[in-house]
Amino acid sequence: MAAGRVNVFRRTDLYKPSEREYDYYRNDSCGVEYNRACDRAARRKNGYHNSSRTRDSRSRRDRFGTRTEDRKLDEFSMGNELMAHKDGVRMPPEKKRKFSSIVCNREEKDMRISSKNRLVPVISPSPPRPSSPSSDSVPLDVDSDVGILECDITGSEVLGLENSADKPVVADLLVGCSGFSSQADLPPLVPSERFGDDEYEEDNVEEEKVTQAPNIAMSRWASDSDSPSRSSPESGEIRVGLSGGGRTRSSGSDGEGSVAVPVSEDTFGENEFFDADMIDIDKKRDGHDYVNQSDSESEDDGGCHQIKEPSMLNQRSINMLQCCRSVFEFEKLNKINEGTYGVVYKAKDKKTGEIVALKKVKMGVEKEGGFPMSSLREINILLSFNHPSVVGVKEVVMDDLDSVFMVMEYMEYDLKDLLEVMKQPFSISEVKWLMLQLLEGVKYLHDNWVLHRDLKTSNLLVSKEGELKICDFGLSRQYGSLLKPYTPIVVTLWYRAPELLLGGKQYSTAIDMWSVGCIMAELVAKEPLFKGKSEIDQLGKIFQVLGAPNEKIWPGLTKLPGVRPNLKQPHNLLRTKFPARSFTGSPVLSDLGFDLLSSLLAYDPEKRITAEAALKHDWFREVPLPRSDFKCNFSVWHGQERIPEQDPLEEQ
Ligand SMILES: Nc1ncnc2c1ncn2[C@@H]1O[C@H](COP(=O)(O)OP(=O)(O)OP(=O)(O)O)[C@@H](O)[C@H]1O
Repeated sequence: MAAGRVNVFRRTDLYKPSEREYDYYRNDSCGVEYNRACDRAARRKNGYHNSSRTRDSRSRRDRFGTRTEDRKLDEFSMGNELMAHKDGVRMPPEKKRKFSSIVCNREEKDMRISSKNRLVPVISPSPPRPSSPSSDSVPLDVDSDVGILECDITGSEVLGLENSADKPVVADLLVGCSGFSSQADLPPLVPSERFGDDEYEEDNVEEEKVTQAPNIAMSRWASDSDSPSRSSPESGEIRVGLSGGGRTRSSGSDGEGSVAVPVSEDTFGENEFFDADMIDIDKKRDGHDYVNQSDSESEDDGGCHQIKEPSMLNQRSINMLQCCRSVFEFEKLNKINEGTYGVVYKAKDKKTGEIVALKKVKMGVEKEGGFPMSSLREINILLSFNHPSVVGVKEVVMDDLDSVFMVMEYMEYDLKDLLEVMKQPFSISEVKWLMLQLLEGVKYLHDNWVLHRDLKTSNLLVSKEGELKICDFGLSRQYGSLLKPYTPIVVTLWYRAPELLLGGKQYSTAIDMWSVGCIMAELVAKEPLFKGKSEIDQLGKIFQVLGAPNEKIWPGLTKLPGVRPNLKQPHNLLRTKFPARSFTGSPVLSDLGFDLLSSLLAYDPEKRITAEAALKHDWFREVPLPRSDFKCNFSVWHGQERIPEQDPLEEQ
C-alpha cells in the first residue's frame, strides 16, 4: 500500500456496526485547555462514558459452564442517556457474544489487503460505532496478603505498603492429565537432552514419533467417579480452541485443532480463568465493564449474581500429550530473551524451515512441580485468539522431560528494544500506524473479554515489516465478574493505572487503556512517560505531570483505599511535555494527538477512552496520516544494513 493511504483493519466480524453517534465525554478537568475543534471532533466520534448500567438479558450456565439459557447479554449499556434516545441518539442494539469461541471471520467485502497482507478496511468518515462493550473487572486471584496502598496525595507524599505479587494458582497440567500418576509414568517423548538448555545439541534430535499417550477418556480423571466433571471441558479440562481459519496453526497437531489440558478442578478456584461459578457481568458502563458486587437487580436470581457465560474459548480439543510434537523437531538458533515466566528462543522448524519463536515455560515457578497458571492462561488465550495484532501461537511442544514450549510466530523486535536502539524517535505517522495496530489488538482483546493487564513496550513485538503484535498474556484474564475483589497488583509499574496504584480492586479494561496512553507517550517521546521507582513514586510522577486528581474529576476517588482526603491540585503539565510546536526538539503533538493522549490518560477510568473510540479518533485522519508501509528496518536508523543475526533481541 502506498504511503499515505490510511488503512486500518477494522473488524466487523463479531459485532454489528452501530449507526449511531455518541456524545463524547472525557476527562478534561486536569486543567488542560482543549482546542475547540478538537473537542467538537472528539464529542462527535468518541465513545460515551457513563456509569449507568442496564440489564437486558444474560446468559446462564450451570456450574460447569454449560449453557442453560440462551439469553443475550447486552454489552452496550452505554447509559441511561443513550438508552433514552437523548438528542436523537438511541441506544445501540449491539449484542455481544461472551466467552464464546473467538473467530476472526472478517467481512472481506469491507477489507482490503494491506502491504502487510492484512485485511484492512479503509478508514472512512463513517459514523462511529458505539464503544466496545469491552471490559470490566477481572476475576483475579486475590491474595489475602494484598496490601493496601495508602497515599496522602499532596504532591508525592504517598505512603504505601508492600503488596504481594499476584500468585496464580498452580495447575497440575501434565502429571495425571492422561492417566499418569507421576512424571515417571509419562511416556518418553524424546530420549535426549532437554531442549532449551545450553547443552542442547542437534545431534540428539531423534525422529522418533511421540508415543501415543492415553487420551482423556482413559485418564484417571475420566475414571474418577467422584469427579464426573473431569472429562468435561467445562469442568476440569482446559480446552483450547483453534477456531478455524486465519493464521497458521498447529502444524504438528493431529488435525483436530485444539489442545485439551486436563487440570484439577481444584486448580481453578473462584478467581480462575475457567471458573465455573461466575456471576453475571451485566454492568456495561461507558464501554468498560465493571463488576458490580452488590447487584440486586437480577430478574431471576433473587439478587444473586448470575452465572455468566463461561470463559471457554474452545471448539475442538485434542489431548496435549497425545498430540504435542517434540521440541526436537525444531532447531534452536539462539536465545532471544528471558522473561519472568519463560525463556524465548529463536528456532527453525526442521520440517518446514519456518523460523519461529519458542517460549519455554518455566515450571514450578509458583509451586513446586506445578505448571504455572500464568502459562496455562497464556497458552489458552493465545491458541484461541486470531488477530493480526496478537502474536500467533502455532502449537505447543514438549521435550523429553516435562518442559513445555509455545511455538509462536517469530517477530524480529520488541518495541522496548527498538526504542532503546533507535537514534531518532518514530515519526508521528509511524506512531500512528503502531498505535492503530495496538488499538486494534486491544480492542480485539476487550471485545473478547480479555484484559491483558501487562501492556508495555516489551510486550509489543514488531516485525521488520512494521507489524505490531501484542504478546505475553501471562497476566491476562478473561474477565467475568466475581464476588471477590481483585488484586490491584497487575501491570508493570510504569504502565500501571492510577486506580490500581491507589489500591482499587474493581477495575476494567480502562487499566489497559491507561497503559496504551503510556505507550503512546513513549512512542512519541522515545522514553517512558512515568518512570516511578516504587508505587508511591509512580503515583507522585503521575501527579506531577497530570495534576493530583480530586473527587470532582474522578468521582469515587476518595473511596479508593490508598487515598486520603487532603488532596492538592497542582497544574496539569502534560501539554508542556508534548507541545504543539517545539524549537527545542521536545516531542510534539498536535491538538488532536494531545486530545487522544489526554483521553487515554484520563484519571477517571469511566471517562478514559475505550479502544474502539480511540480507533475512531480524528488524530488518525489528520496529516501526517498513519504510515502503514513503514518497515522496521535497522538501516533506517543506523544507516547500515541490518543483519538478521544481530537483531536487538538476540543474545550476544
Ligand atoms: N514471538 C516472539 N518473537 C520474538 N521475540 C519474542 C516473542 N515472544 C517474546 N519475545 C521476546 O521475549 C521477551 C519475553 O517474552 P514474554 O514477555 O512473552 O515472556 P515473559 O516471561 O512473560 O516476560 P515478562 O517478564 O514480561 O512477564 C519479549 O519481551 C520479547 O523480547
